[in-house]
Amino acid sequence: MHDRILILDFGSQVTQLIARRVREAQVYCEIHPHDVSDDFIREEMARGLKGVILSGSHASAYEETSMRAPQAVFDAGVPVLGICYGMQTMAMQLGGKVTFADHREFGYAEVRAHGHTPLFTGIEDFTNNEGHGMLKVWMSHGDQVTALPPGFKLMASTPSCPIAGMADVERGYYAVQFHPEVTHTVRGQVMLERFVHDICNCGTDWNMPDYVSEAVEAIRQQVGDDEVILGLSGGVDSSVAAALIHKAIGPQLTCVFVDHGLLRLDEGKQVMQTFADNMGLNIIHVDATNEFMSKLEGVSDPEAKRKIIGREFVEVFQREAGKLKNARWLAQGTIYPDVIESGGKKGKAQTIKSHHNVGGLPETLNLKLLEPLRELFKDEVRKLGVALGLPPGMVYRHPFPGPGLGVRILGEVKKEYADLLRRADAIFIEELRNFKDDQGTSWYDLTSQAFTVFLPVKSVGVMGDGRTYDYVVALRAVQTSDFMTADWAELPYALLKKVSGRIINEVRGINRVTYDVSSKPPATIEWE
Ligand SMILES: Nc1ncnc2c1ncn2[C@@H]1O[C@H](COP(=O)(O)OP(=O)(O)OP(=O)(O)O)[C@@H](O)[C@H]1O
Ligand SMILES: O=c1[nH]c(=O)c2[nH+]cn([C@@H]3O[C@H](COP(=O)(O)O)[C@@H](O)[C@H]3O)c2[nH]1
Ligand SMILES: NC(=O)CC[C@H](N)C(=O)O
Ligand SMILES: [Mg+2]
Repeated sequence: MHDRILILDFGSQVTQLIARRVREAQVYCEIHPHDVSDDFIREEMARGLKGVILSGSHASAYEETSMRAPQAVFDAGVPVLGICYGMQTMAMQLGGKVTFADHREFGYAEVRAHGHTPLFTGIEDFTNNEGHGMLKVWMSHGDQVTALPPGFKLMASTPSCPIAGMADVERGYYAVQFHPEVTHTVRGQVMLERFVHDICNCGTDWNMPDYVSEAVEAIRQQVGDDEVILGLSGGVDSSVAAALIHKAIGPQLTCVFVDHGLLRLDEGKQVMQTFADNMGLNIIHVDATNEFMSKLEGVSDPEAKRKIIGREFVEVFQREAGKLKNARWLAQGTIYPDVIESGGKKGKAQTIKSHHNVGGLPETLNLKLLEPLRELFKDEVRKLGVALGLPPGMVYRHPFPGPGLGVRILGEVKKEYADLLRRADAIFIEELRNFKDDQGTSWYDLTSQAFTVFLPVKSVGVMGDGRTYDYVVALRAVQTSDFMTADWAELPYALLKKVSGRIINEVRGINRVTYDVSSKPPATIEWE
């Protein structure tokens, strides 16, 4: 039996990151909706529950109808950590006060610690100078705790948020207004480790090789003698899913690679070569360009485009499944950000965009879904890929979204736009690979994802003494470890200059190149 942490989800966009960090600390955890019953909490106790974490939320805790943690959580005798909304509901439930704040805080904040607390042990840059250091954290709130519940002591503050952390060490209740789970909170991982290891006393018994053998066993159990169709894009997720499922059921797996006319330059050829040659998988290559492009004609709303693409994908998968004897399952490389950003099933998160493989799936799917990576983050998927022995070039590729250029051409998708974009994008990626930093690492490897976006607007230019009136593209390059939050990459000017010069000179029809300097949040990585 694993020691376990329970995460109660109030619908934050980053709840799964808490799970990811806890698992990184080698502790098993599960996420459940905030409204599980008191009985459920008692059953969890019997299964080895060691602590509970309450997530953030878009809701406001001072409203009467607000979501609450089950009372059993506070009666269970295990430590509880509240994060953001989790802190606010903890305050409300235990007799403190919450109101909306005069100064909302979104982004970086500097937090000051008050006194020593087990949650901050070992965070030298925070607790040096007798517990009065400053720490960079990431905040995202408009409400705040204004009165501590009885028994609680002040643990941290910022100039505009006097109660940014509180604790009742005796009862094991801890709460922070900032988000230790996002990488932008310096030392956030250490705080979560202090919580699960020191405060909850969890051992370290959860790791990737265990995950592989448990996942392989689970897939065998689930699938039995059936056949499985897997949507293979050549991207990281579906490649790792293919390797994992292949390990579990071998020849019962058939992969389908769909060309929807919105792939990058030469992508189709490359994928077929890599997979059929190197991995020994059964692969079917389907050219569905005409189907996809004709269904997208005249459609410019991003969500509508995503849903059409999702539906067309499934139609192709179902058609191919029909050609096999015994195909009952559709496998996809769906990972957690796809799920949570589409309005996660377990929580009550808001829909940001329907990822084609989740929110875009039709209700009439006549295959059962097999998604072994559904609970994992990208960096965990990469670790899994390495554990499965996949080549580094495959494991460390930049992700490419399933709807492809369909969400990188703003508004209506046209073949003319896709052809221009493909050429501009190939130049950008080529130069990212060519340009190196002082250590010799390419800018492709220094960024997490980079691509070009097509803007269907025209601007005036002058070339060869003549007037041009042509399209605009935007370059996008971000750095992130989990794709839930991201910074725009500070690419060298020389690189931007080279790319811009080449695109405008080589791609007739584009006369202006811009660089996107928005981070996520408040922007997203893709433009649609
Ligand atoms: N062209 C395609 N052909 C077949 N299946 C696809 C295609 N594009 C996407 N899919 C399916 O949709 C899933 C989600 O796509 P997504 O882009 O998130 O993952 P990926 O392509 O496997 O990895 P990466 O995120 O690294 O690009 C894929 O795992 C795959 O199952
Ligand atoms: O397979 C996919 N199907 C989709 O519909 C989709 N939409 C976004 N993405 C990828 O997800 C990551 C986060 O993107 P956003 O910040 O734009 O939401 C980035 O890596 C995006 O490229 C998708 N991947
Ligand atoms: N991220 C959060 O949990 C925010 C909680 C609450 N909605 C606030 O604005 O303060
Ligand atoms: Mg992809």
